[in-house]
Amino acid sequence: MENFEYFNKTALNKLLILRKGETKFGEKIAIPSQESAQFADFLKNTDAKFIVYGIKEFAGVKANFGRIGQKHAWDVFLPVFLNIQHNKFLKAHHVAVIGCFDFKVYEEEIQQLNPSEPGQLNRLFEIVSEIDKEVTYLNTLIHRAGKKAIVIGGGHNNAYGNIKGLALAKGAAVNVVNFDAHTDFRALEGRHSGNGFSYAFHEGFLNTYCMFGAHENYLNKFMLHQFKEQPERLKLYTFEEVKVRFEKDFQTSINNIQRVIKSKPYGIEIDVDAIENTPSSAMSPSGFSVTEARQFINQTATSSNASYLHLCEGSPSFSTAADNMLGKLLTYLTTDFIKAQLSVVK
Ligand SMILES: N=CN[C@@H](CCC(=O)O)C(=O)O
Repeated sequence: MENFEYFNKTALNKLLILRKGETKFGEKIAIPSQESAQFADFLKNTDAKFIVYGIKEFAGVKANFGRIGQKHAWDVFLPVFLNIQHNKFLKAHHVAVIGCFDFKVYEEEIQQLNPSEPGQLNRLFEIVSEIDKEVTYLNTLIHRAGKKAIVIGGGHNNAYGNIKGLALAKGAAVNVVNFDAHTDFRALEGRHSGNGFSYAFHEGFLNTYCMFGAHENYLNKFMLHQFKEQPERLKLYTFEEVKVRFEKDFQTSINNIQRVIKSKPYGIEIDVDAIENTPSSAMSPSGFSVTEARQFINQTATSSNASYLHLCEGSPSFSTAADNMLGKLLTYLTTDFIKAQLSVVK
């Protein structure tokens, strides 16, 4: 965890905006008291069930020929999240904010690397694999401690570390539902943001993968072949089937997915590019509404086997709106997950 920055009281106080007569979420959350040495103890001892952390990196998107931003989702999420109300609908003592990975050590190098040059692309793949190791390790710690992870940001390459970390902690392959405009089930050609799920699947960490909302315009032959060949373990609901042609009902599809995934520990992956006009590398004018995304999380998170939420690919750099619009979106999705979970886990 050499690239992890632990959250602390000083950083918290800088972000909290206090109001007389109100209690802000940040006033009641748990934070690690010390640096890394005591971190495993913190996880073991904290009463908080939900461990929130960020990932600041653009390597995976760049290695996938995507547009990279300058600003990270974590930095716009945190000030909003800490300043929501602590109230009867959600009590902050359920939550610990532990900090974020900041892979700035690679930042300059990533800026220089050209993915169109094979040697330089390989270096990007290597950097993504290094990031994978650290993300996997932290997720393993969180799940071994019996906690739920809420992971904000980074490219969708980090799904791999989320899945592997959960699978290693549980000692078995896990399930995933991915709410996304893209399957991220590209070929095993070196690690990047477009193949986190295919790597996890082929390496045996991912048992059943439910893909919800993929845009048909972006499904390549390799992906379609994989989904066709293994229909028991790879399930595809396209955006057009559900929202354009009404061949599949939104609610029934979610129920069917929930039935399939909940037999094992599972993760909920949300790529914000599936939400219409949301600032992200592959943002799109077509997609689900914010409310549909919230409903999706609310419904897929109502099982004790729901083990993590990952909100990825968001970057305020691609927005003309105020930064805190993305921060608010990520905060709503996070609190929806926690509330749904609290209805089924204690
Ligand atoms: N995580 C995103 N993956 C998409 C990116 C698409 C794009 O950049 O346009 C994919 O590989 O298809």
